[in-house]
Amino acid sequence: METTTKVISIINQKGGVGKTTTALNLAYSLTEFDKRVLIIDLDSQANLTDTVGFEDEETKVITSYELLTEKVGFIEAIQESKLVNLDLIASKVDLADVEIEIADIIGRETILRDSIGKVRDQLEYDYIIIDCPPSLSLVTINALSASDSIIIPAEPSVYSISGFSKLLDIFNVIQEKINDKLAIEGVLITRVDARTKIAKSFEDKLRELFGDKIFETVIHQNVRVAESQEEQLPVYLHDRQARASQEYIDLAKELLSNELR
Ligand SMILES: Nc1ncnc2c1ncn2[C@@H]1O[C@H](COP(=O)(O)OP(=O)(O)OP(=O)(O)O)[C@@H](O)[C@H]1O
Ligand SMILES: [Mg+2]
Repeated sequence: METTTKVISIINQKGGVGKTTTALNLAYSLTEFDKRVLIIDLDSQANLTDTVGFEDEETKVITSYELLTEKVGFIEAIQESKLVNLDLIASKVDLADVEIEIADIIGRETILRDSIGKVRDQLEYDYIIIDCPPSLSLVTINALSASDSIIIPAEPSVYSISGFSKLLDIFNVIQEKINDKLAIEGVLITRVDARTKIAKSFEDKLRELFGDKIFETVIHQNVRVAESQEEQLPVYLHDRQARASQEYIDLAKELLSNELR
């Protein structure tokens, strides 16, 4: 039977807001609900690849760089991760050169979408989660063009609001010109300090921009997250009692229940 695969990009051009942490831990949490998940690492920093990929450099030879420069097809770029029900399209530093290499190609905005489209009926994933780089580059545009929806991790500070209008501008252009089914899954408030209340001005502004497209689940700043990254594991496998572990499970639950609405 053919699986319907939902593609979700984790996007915010602001650095360090928890994109990679969310991509990994949401993907992992979905596997706890028996979902099969593919992660695509589209960041040349390759943090995610380092966490779930294999140490062996050999397995990193085919990455999202080869995929976006059309040297390989989608299936060829997939490798197993060290976790069950979780596969990976890895990244490496070469990805930084993609922008220049594909700049003059016709259809450069939809290379990823086209490569998925060719094999969509062969894919047995419930979800494809894309970890975007901290920029609104051609690579990010490829992610948006290929996605059904986006999750926007955001830190609860008024400074984080300033980038949203640019992000929404790009979102609207892609939706209008390339991918009319693109939707906002939700804004995810991350790295919340347990000792301070989220500022009302921040919440008001978020509601103004995103209405009810804000996840009820928030992710708190939690030292177990940093520890789990040191150990190269999802936080749940490092300490399942940790607050962030439960919160990422809640996020997966919320995502799954949104789909039933
Ligand atoms: N809930 C959390 N609790 C504690 N630390 C966190 C949490 N979420 C993220 N971090 C830490 O914050 C840093 C940035 O997180 P992450 O790499 O996920 O952000 P990013 O948005 O992917 O960054 P970049 O834009 O550079 O790709 C990392 O060191 C990560 O360990
Ligand atoms: Mg990242």
